[in-house]
Amino acid sequence: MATVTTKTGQAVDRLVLDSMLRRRMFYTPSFEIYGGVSGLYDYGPPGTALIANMTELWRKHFVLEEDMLEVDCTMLTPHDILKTSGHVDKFADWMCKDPKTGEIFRADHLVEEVLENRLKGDKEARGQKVEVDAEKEAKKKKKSKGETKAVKLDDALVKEYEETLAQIDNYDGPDLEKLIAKYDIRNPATDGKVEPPVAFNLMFQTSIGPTSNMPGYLRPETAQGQFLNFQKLLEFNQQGMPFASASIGKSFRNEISPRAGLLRVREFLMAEIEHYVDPEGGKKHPRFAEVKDVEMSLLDRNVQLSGSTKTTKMTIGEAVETGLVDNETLGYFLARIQAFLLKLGIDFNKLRFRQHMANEMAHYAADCWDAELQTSYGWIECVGCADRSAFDLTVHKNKTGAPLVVRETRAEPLRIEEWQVDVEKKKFGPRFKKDAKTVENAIEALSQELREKLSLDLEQQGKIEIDVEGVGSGKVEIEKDLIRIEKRTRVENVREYTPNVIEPSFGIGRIMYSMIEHVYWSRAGDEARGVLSFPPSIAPTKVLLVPLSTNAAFKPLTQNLSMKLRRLGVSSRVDDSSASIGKRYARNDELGTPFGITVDFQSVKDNTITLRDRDTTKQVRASEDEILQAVKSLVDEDETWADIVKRLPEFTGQEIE
Ligand SMILES: Nc1ncnc2c1ncn2[C@@H]1O[C@H](COP(=O)(O)OP(=O)(O)OP(=O)(O)O)[C@@H](O)[C@H]1O
Repeated sequence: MATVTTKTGQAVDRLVLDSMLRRRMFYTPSFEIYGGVSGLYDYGPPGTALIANMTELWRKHFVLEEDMLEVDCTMLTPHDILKTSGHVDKFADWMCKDPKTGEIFRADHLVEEVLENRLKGDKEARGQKVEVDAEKEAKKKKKSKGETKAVKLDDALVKEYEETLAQIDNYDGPDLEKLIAKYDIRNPATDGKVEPPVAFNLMFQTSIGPTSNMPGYLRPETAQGQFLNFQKLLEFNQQGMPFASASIGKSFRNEISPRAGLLRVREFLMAEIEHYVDPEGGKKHPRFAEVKDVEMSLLDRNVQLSGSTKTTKMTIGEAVETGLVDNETLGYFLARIQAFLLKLGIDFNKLRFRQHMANEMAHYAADCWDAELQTSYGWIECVGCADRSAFDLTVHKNKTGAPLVVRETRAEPLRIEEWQVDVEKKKFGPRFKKDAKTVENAIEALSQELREKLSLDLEQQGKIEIDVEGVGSGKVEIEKDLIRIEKRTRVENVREYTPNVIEPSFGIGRIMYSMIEHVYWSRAGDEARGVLSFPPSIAPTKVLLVPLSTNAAFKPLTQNLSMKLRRLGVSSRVDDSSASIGKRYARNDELGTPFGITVDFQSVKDNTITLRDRDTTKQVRASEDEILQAVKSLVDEDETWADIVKRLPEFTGQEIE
């Protein structure tokens, strides 16, 4: 069985937690009565409230704290934008098919699953304790013979498998094909051979408008909308640099075979930041000093390449100083990401930052780290943080000619010797017609090196040939009378540059599920008494109001309390069912409600009420005003429960418990 290691160190079958979450309607498969669709889930009331509280905290922690410019861009995206960004050609995973059963696998996940199973089998054969994933085993059994076999492997092979697994994200399609052949990887359910991996683009295609003239996609990330608004945002920010834009919204990915619950879905909420920084001057961050002493667990790429997954604990200051983390801005955001995750209740010991390996990283990225959380599914990437260099703004600028750049007045004018190109506009239009602008843009983008070479061609051959994507065969000839290329001196008073982008990218649903595993435990070790210890600020409901019994005398009191809490902006729910107090509290432990207010006969007499803390089950008793004030400060996290018990009298009366 796959086990969740709870907050208290107990191993609980994941199915127990899963069924609790579904029973309490944190989430539910979409379209379930029609049989459901894998990778699509709906959130119920507590799940929705949790997501809303997480995004509110995210806004406070990042947008508000750093004066970010939040935008809300469309999810429907025309083809051209995603072609330019590289998604149409490259946003793909490798899949392979079992030709006999028609089953489709994500190639890296298949290799991972088979090798992990063989390593488990080896451990079993060596008499070592192994953890078995109950769901996977059950599915496999239903289908056929593919259980983990207790087969002892050669020591050298064990090492090879471990090394392969440590860098599984580093392999592309041809690498995976080689691994599948080398290790004879087969369909785990049938033992059938699989076909070589082919690339599968993860974007959902659609067409915009009734004519199908404009192909488009549902966006796979929120980033592109932010980049396309760069110029306007810079203006909005009065040309001030550095600055960041931010966005929270749905993204869509047609995942090949989503089998890990909320962790891999086809429609999910992303929260992304694009922080624009001057590439000159080492990408310093003005607030780096505030975070430099923050300790983090880092898994660097060289360690992974050596086949290990051992993390190193060091401060982010040290990591940047030694060059392990490329620059201060990237380091600053890694530390801020960690602070955000800890505020959510993530367990520091189940959090690591893993550096991308060279092949895993997009070719343009300077450095990239993922915040990974340990769950019953293994270590899961929940936040990506990449230094995307100037790639995105540059490609969109080159494609459209829009000045996605920063212009700064220089303190000292700069004299630059350079190759300049002039085009004969009057002749250019008639010669290239509708393509004239595209050809001009391509000329504009020519490097100095190429300009120098082309000036020679022009002199010697009377014409030049340049690459222009999307025009004719992709090569365009330009004759001498249309163009002039000369070396000249230019005095530059204004510095123009394309900012680099540091991008922290959060999958809210993934973080939510992992966080649930981290805050989950069961009272007195009894699996039937699950508790979710959400921090008060993100708990779906903050206060449970429980009248001692269904006696009518309590109703006005609970109604009044409900109204007062609403006025304080604190969410509450009344449970006046006839279930025992203990049962009602147990229900709310499962919902993660941090506080409970009980109204009893004494309340009717003297207007005092009790306040119960979910985690300790301890209670205090005081006047209504004092309790409401305590609740407010607990929910705002100005005070902790330990502070409250110091100043309000403890209540141990029997009628309540
Ligand atoms: N299918 C998905 N379901 C839920 N969240 C996702 C999914 N894909 C990505 N995310 C979230 O979006 C964040 C940023 O996306 P990114 O493109 O870096 O992920 P990725 O590297 O493609 O993820 P993976 O390798 O797991 O497919 C991830 O850290 C994750 O939290």
